Amino acid sequence: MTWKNKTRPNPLAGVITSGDGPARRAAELAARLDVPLLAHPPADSLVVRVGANHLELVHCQPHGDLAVRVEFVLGAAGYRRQKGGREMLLRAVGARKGERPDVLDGTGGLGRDSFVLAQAGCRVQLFERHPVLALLLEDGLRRAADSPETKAAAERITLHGQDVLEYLKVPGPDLREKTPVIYLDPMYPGRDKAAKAKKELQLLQLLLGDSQNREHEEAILLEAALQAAGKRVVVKRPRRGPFLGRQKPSYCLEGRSTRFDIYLTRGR
Ligand SMILES: C[S@@+](CC[C@H](N)C(=O)[O-])C[C@H]1O[C@@H](n2cnc3c(N)ncnc32)[C@H](O)[C@@H]1O
Repeated sequence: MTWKNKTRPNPLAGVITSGDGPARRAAELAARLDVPLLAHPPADSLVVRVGANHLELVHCQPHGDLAVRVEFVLGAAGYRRQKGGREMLLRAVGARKGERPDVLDGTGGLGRDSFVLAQAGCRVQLFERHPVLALLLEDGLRRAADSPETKAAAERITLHGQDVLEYLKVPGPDLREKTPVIYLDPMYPGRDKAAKAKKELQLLQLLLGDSQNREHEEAILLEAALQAAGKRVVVKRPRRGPFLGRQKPSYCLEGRSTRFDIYLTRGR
């Protein structure tokens, strides 16, 4: 799980502990991510912070750190769980009364959408190619598996710290059967208006950067998903955003700020 992008320097300065975080674990993670273990973060740097019970990605700034972690138990995730939320996502993947399709989430990020699906009863194959985000997801899933309210959902998710294209491009006669529904939510700059979400997005953008070939890469990802999905591909977009790869979907579901584009693939 090391930095593979040869065209862009690794934006991660290193790993630190929060004071009460276990030093041995920090050293292990620094080795795994191939970055230094730091006593103090340099000014204006991006680091992974190891706490007593969780990992965070932190942008260390003079006027206060900005931190993000994968959280399925507390805060907004807990609220969403109690309120049942995100029905539109469930409808988009084809969930109906008594029917919960298996979903391959090809763009894991902070795992929020995957967790909503798993909480509703779907089994989810979760792919995230960035080593830091894969690590944060692993950490969030471990904590969710330790909590009685979220244990069952966490156990429905299988995390793959790899590029989903590597998986989708290996031809196999049963791939379509194994992956009836593929869900994609590629990064779309400036899509979320809420202040906290905006800050988190900024942090992720610092980590992930913006590819010169974004549109081309997205088109390849959609095409691979269309070839592999047995029933449908679902793409999350900003409400007024362009179609991924300029491909018109079979139909759309529109919310206030988000749109789900659904491509039916059976019989393609
Ligand atoms: C906008 S985020 C997804 C947010 C996610 N839906 C959530 O609920 O937190 C997009 C993520 O997809 C990942 N990604 C993009 N292309 C990928 C690929 N080919 N394979 C695996 N992960 C990919 C990026 O690293 C990024 O973390």
